[in-house]
Amino acid sequence: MEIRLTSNQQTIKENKYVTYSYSLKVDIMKVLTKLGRQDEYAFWRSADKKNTFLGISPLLCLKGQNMKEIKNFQDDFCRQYINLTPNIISQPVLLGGFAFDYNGKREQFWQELETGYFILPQILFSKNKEQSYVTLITTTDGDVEQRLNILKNQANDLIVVDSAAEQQAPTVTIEELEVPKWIDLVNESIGAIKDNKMKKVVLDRQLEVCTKASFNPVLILQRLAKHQPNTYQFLLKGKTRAFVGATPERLLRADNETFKTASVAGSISRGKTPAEDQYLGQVLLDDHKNEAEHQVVVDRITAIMSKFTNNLKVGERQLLKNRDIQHIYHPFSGERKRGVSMLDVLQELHPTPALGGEPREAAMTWLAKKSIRGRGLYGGPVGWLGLGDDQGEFAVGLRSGVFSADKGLLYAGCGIVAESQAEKEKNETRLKFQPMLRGVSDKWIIKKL
Ligand SMILES: C=C(O[C@H]1C=CC=C(C(=O)O)[C@@H]1O)C(=O)O
Repeated sequence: MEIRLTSNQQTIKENKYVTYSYSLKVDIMKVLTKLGRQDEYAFWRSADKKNTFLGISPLLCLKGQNMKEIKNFQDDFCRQYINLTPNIISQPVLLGGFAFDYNGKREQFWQELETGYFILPQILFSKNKEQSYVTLITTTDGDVEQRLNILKNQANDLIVVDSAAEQQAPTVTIEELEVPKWIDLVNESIGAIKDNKMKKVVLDRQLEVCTKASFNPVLILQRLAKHQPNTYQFLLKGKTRAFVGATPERLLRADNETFKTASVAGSISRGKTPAEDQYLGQVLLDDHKNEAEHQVVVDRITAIMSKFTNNLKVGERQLLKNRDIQHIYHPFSGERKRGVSMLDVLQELHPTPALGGEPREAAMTWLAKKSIRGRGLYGGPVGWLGLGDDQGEFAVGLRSGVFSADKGLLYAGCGIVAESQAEKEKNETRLKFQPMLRGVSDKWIIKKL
């Protein structure tokens, strides 16, 4: 059925953007497989599967923008749009990720994604637990009705399911980069912590994956979704680079009444049997070094969330388990104080000491100066931001990597505290590469480990 607008033309033209949404049965993962190699788009799904988004055909790509700039965009959009749907059923959103540190070390390989990447999609597929929707977003100049109908047809073409042949993952060469240098940095950081320059710093390292065939980011995402079902899954696809990951860590969820966050820090592998798994979980919970590493995160999050919420509830200390790793974890939830925006809170929360360190400034300065490579979007907030209501959710962009057609850089980090030992931290980061490695392929040629 064609879209027929009933609103007065004058009212439409008083705004800058229009949105139009309708419900539609759609398998968002299948739509992804129809998108081209050059296309720019963004996919994001929450760990509880309550929200899935796929935004395509960007009306705008916002690159290199910090939280203040994205907040300004959100405010401007909110003031200048009109919803033409008879009943509002789904709001427009921005999808994307912030850079880990806008003043941090640079890493060229990230290209167009390096300093933050958000899209305002013209076609937004969204799904909550029950239903899926399409939201069309366009500008108010020219023939709005015609443009909305073109977008609707484009969306309809994409939802037609055809039985594409199952894709094979390519054979991949892997190499851990600059390990001796990184070990030196761990030792130097332990020294700085013992000298009271800081309490904790999270160091990251990289593993390079290369293929003679080509990487398909959608296939990587599908494999991650299969192997890491209880994680936030995301794919930000620029023209030449794709940022893909499956992270266990919520940074901030905002609905109209509540803010929710989590502390996730302290890690150990999963056991091969239920008994071994339980044993390892207990070892983690009882371990002094991991406890110290985690408590720093809890203290900071408690201090920040107390400022922005009433009745802050800190859930019980528990284990968060995924296929390869288990972590110490606390959920946090509080009532939103009036007048506090989602990005106000995000600005203070990021990076928590699970990704930056403590004190924040000292750790960030250390990382900017000493890191072997820049992080790009790794460790930054990745998610969606409502442009109608100030709602949204951001996860921490870890267990992730950035890919060109034939090369990928996977990232893994670990919290360094006074009791850390470099060799153990190397092994912990090796474990944290595992989820992405499973996503990339199962056919490996190991160059250097
Ligand atoms: C920095 C990473 O993990 C963080 C999240 C959970 C546990 C962590 C840890 O035990 O060190 C890290 O703080 C990563 O996976 O790249």
